[in-house]
Amino acid sequence: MNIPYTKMHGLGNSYIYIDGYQTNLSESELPKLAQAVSNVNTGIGSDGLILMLPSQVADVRMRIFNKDGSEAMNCGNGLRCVAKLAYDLGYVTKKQFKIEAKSGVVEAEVELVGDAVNQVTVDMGKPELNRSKIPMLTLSGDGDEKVINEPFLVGEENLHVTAVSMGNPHIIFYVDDIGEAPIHSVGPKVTNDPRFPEGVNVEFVEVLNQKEINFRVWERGSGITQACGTGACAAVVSSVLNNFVERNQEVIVHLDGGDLIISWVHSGHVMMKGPAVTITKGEFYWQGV
Ligand SMILES: N[C@@H](CCC[C@H](N)C(=O)O)C(=O)O
Repeated sequence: MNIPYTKMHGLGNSYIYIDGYQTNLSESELPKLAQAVSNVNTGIGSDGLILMLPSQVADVRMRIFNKDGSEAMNCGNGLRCVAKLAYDLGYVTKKQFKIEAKSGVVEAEVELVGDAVNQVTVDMGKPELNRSKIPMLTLSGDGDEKVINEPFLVGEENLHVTAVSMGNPHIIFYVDDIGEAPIHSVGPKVTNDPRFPEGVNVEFVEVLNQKEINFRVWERGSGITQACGTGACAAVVSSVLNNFVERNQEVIVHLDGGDLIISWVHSGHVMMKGPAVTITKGEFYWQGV
């Protein structure tokens, strides 16, 4: 069967988007389809698969599958791209509307250049900081305190981490120079560490000043990506908790693929603003599972 798709990216974090208003896929084939389309040699090449679907509780719904076929609860770059796709295709006609993700409903606002969406701001909701909600285990089991700059052993190395959930789990390591961040060694080791029963997205942050940070990520289920929207939000929350940046101000997060503007505002919500870009449209030949 030929499946129509749109390839889109948010700062180089690319997914194959399938319009679930038009195309019906069975639940059991989604993980394998995500692996197939993501493969750069035998598929299209992407960080995973995103379905845009009708919603019972919001204006549109997003489901995200990582490159390895695992389903995630949330995706910041995906939310901005789904907002663009839904608006550009006319499934929503308001500039402010709601998107349902597995982690909950968020509010998006699109900005146009001509007729097409260019920038999207998403109210990402409140971060979850308690250990049991990340979820992250202690050596002795469970706990419900916040994890801020906590000693964390990786192999022989004593590092420190801060943990934040933006609907999906993130841990942040601070480094002096982002170019020297041990992403290739620490990323794959920590993402499946038993202290994280659901795995974790692993982020490295270099604080440049009170309004700017550098950021790199090893994503759970996808590996190194050019950008991670939920990760950038988690990094700003973590940087406020560690007194590196101020609450309620815009922080520029420099990712490998470009910049996001993030603020953790007084209401407790995290606001994310950045681009959403269509790369190409086509049809993917899918033999099924
Ligand atoms: N790239 C995404 C996050 C995708 C999901 C993540 N790998 C997970 O498993 O939680 C983003 O932009 O937030």
